[in-house]
Amino acid sequence: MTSCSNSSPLRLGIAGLGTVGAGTIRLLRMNADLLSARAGRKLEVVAVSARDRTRDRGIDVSTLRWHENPLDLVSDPDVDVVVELIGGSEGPARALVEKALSAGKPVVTANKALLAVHGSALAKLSADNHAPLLFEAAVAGGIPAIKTVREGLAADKLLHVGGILNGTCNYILTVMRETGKDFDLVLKDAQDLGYAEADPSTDIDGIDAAHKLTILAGLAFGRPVAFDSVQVEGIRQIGAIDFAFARTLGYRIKLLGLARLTDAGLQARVAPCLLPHNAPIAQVDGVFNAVVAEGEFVGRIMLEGRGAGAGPTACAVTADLVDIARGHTIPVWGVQASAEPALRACPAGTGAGAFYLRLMVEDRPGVIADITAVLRDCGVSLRSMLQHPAENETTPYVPLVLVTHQTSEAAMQDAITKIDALSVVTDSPVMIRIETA
Ligand SMILES: NC(=O)c1ccc[n+]([C@@H]2O[C@H](COP(=O)([O-])OP(=O)(O)OC[C@H]3O[C@@H](n4cnc5c(N)ncnc54)[C@H](O)[C@@H]3O)[C@@H](O)[C@H]2O)c1
Ligand SMILES: N[C@@H](CCO)C(=O)O
Ligand code: NA
Repeated sequence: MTSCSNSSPLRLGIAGLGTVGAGTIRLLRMNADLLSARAGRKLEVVAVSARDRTRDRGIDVSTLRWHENPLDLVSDPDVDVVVELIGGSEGPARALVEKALSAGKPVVTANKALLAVHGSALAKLSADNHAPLLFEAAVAGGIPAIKTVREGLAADKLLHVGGILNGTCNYILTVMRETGKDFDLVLKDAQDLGYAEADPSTDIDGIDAAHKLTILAGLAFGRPVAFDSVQVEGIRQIGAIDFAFARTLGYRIKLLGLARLTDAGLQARVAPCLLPHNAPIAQVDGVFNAVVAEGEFVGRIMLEGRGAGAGPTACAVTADLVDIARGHTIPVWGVQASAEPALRACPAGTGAGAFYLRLMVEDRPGVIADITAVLRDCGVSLRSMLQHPAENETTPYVPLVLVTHQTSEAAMQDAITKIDALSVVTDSPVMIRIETA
């Protein structure tokens, strides 16, 4: 390793001193020597901004210049690079990134919501002002997902990209499978352990994973993807009973984000999926994330690691800073900015697949005939059917699971609407896609 102690330091202004901001300052301090050697110059935090100056973050920030308003980091002449670690697609985070790029200052951010919703406009600002915008921490935290897709796979035409992109959901689904507990109980445990937020909807309704998928798809296909066109389903509807059936059928349940470029256009969806229990991605458990991609030449790849937490996320933020210090930066989507509008994913109902459908039905003669008549009329072919016996004679309803052959999504949606309307079916049907991984 060579050290370039004569080069001037790269001076950083950090906005947001929460989990990621404080973690980044700690990492920059603990690894200062190796970072100088790798980057060829010192990485030096000179200024910070956060909401509460007095809060104990376990790091000393008293020697750093404090800006009450994060936007002042841009006009601070001692700040070479703005590091945005506030979060949120609007408000101060967006204003700060826009102001910094407009002023020609490089930006590093961990903000997936901002990139997913405004990535197209920010990429243009970055290109117009020759101001690099780096965001490795925004997708799958410490897993080098962005670098892998945008640089490592730059030679190949990618067919699909995605993975397990939300650690909170993966934790909840893993504990449900291992303990047989229901969703609400496991969510409460996850909140008590600090994995899930007090308002966990961004995670458990699939929105956080959809932000990350939107970014990954943009990198994989070289063009921004419209976030509002991505189909999103969360995990609230999955019950303990689905894990019992999945086990019997040889599957595991994972929340997957997958984007595929097909002849019909871009398919991009976050949804719970059944995966063969021995598939590599089905083995990724707990808070871990996995990023998968498939290219024409490279075949399939999978990376597994920690998608959140101070250490892994700080690692990704700091790797971007090393790239800036080295002068190694590339356009946001890996291609020179073009005037093409964002790519929109195909609407729901345009794809095909095999499906698991779990119903709660009355336990009496003719019920199966009613349901299979709907499937026949909708042109949906069954591969298998499972019914668990009622727990006792006083239980009027029993769970029934139908597994289909490959069928069009539109036919499946039609069948579900009609099955839901049958008087013998109680509760809304739960449909889970079957992926081969
Ligand atoms: N926590 C993780 O593991 C993780 C992983 C990957 C990406 N991210 C992303 O990193 C970013 C930061 O996440 P976090 O978990 O550190 O959040 P956090 O809530 O712990 O910290 C946010 C920080 O921003 C500051 N802040 C809020 N409003 C501000 C304002 N108006 N002016 C200045 N400072 C303000 C707060 O004071 C706090 O210091 C988010 O975009 C998040 O999505 C987080
Ligand atoms: N809330 C996210 C971590 C930040 O990306 C998750 O549970 O994976
Ligand atoms: Na990453």
